[in-house]
Amino acid sequence: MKMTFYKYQGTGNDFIIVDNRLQKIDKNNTKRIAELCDRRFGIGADGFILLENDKTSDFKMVYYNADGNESSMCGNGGRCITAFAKFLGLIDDETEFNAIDGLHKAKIEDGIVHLQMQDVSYIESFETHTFLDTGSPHHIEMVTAIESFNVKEKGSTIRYGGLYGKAGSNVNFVEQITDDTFAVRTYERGVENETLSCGTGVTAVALAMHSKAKASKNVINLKTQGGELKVSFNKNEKGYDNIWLIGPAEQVFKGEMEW
Ligand SMILES: N[C@@H](CCC[C@H](N)C(=O)O)C(=O)O
Repeated sequence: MKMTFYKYQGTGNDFIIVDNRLQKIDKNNTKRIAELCDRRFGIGADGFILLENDKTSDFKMVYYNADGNESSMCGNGGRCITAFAKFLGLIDDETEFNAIDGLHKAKIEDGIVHLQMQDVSYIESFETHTFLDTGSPHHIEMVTAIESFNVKEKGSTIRYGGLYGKAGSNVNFVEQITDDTFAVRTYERGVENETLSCGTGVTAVALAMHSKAKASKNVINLKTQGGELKVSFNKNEKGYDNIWLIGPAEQVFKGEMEW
């Protein structure tokens, strides 16, 4: 069966997005999703996203990593599907949609997509690293000379190491540039490589840097390999709320795929 797909990118984190409101896609076909995400034998993407109907919100986002497995929240994917819903005429400039971690508000202002992330009340801080869940699990380590850092090798050692067991974790390496600006490179679980940007990853980095008092402002700039994102938040007595991931999301092409 032929299906129309769209390709989106958000700061270089790229996704195949399919409108599955008619439920034509078999959601358990891990092998086919992985083939489509393959950069040599398929369309090529870091993830595969279905837009579906939802009973309580404008739409539902179902997210798969490039390995074909359904996974936890994708922040850049959430920004891209918001732009896609607007393209489909499903929403205007504001929305609320459902994802695996619950409801998300989102809005589009001057072409920039703002996505509200779930509140974070628990951050584990160690001498060598920080760990928190922003919809997906993130390990964070400060490094120097980030541009020449071997993200794939070091990231996969931590992802598969003793700390996180079978589920693993995404791994972010961070270097402070100014008071409120950080360079971030992320090894993504389920892609098993560095991606050019990770939305839940930069959100985790912004909160971790604030909680460690490396940043004092409540809007943080994150420079990824694929472009710049901002994260704004409010600190409360338990942790963080009103967390927004802000950045561009762009449709790059449309095509037909065999499903
Ligand atoms: N690219 C994503 C994160 C996607 C999920 C992640 N690979 C996982 O399995 O935890 C983002 O932008 O947040």
